[in-house]
Amino acid sequence: MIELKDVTKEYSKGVAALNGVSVKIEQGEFVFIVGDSGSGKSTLIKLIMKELDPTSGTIIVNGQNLNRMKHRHIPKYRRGLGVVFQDFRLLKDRNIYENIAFAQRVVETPTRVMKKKVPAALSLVGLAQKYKMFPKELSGGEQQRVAIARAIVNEPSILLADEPTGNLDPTNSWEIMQLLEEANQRGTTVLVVTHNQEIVNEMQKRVITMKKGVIVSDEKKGGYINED
Ligand SMILES: Nc1ncnc2c1ncn2[C@@H]1O[C@H](COP(=O)(O)OP(=O)(O)OP(=O)(O)O)[C@@H](O)[C@H]1O
Repeated sequence: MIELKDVTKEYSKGVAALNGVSVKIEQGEFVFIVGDSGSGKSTLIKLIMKELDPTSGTIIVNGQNLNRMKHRHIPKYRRGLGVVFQDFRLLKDRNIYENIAFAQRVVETPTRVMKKKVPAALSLVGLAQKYKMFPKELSGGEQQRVAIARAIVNEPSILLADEPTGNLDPTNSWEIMQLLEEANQRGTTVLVVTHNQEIVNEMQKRVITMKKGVIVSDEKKGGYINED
């Protein structure tokens, strides 16, 4: 479960990127976070990753109060999260297998386990055959699928995706959303920040809309609220 209680984040004094946000996301939910540019969506994701600390308020993830987490426990905490970004963030000088194995080596997974888990993750995203290729030899959609394989290989309880389809065409965007939905069906909590109105409207998931650092709507089966 992810819970924010009255969370404020100021990057500079007096200017709140998030302003008193309270929200609860249960294990196994699929949630879209939408809102204008600058409304605080990425800040919210970074706070959950503990890449940022709130100026005030409390964040609890899977029973852990992030404010109280010791510095040395942060890497282990982050390994329990799968993260996907708009720009894929693959290692350019490593092949696809290595890109995913890297996430495993960090957690000191034995090679024999890795040899099963990496191809399994690649199969889930439909890229089992391309494990020897390098990122630049893949299309954008394929690169994002590798990023998803990397995010799910450790079977995280939470998957955070910040604009995962921002660089993709509609067909690839739908494929990525389907993979996120499949991860959700396996029990992972999925949070997706997106500007893609069509996808949000079609999928009928919980939709949290942000504006100027506050949550202005939270719909159980919502659509994209366009206020412009
Ligand atoms: N590192 C930073 N230093 C100072 N201000 C920042 C920083 N990062 C974000 N902000 C400010 O905080 C506010 C919220 O930014 P955030 O990136 O969370 O918005 P967003 O909703 O994700 O926007 P977008 O849809 O454009 O990605 C903005 O006003 C932004 O300028």
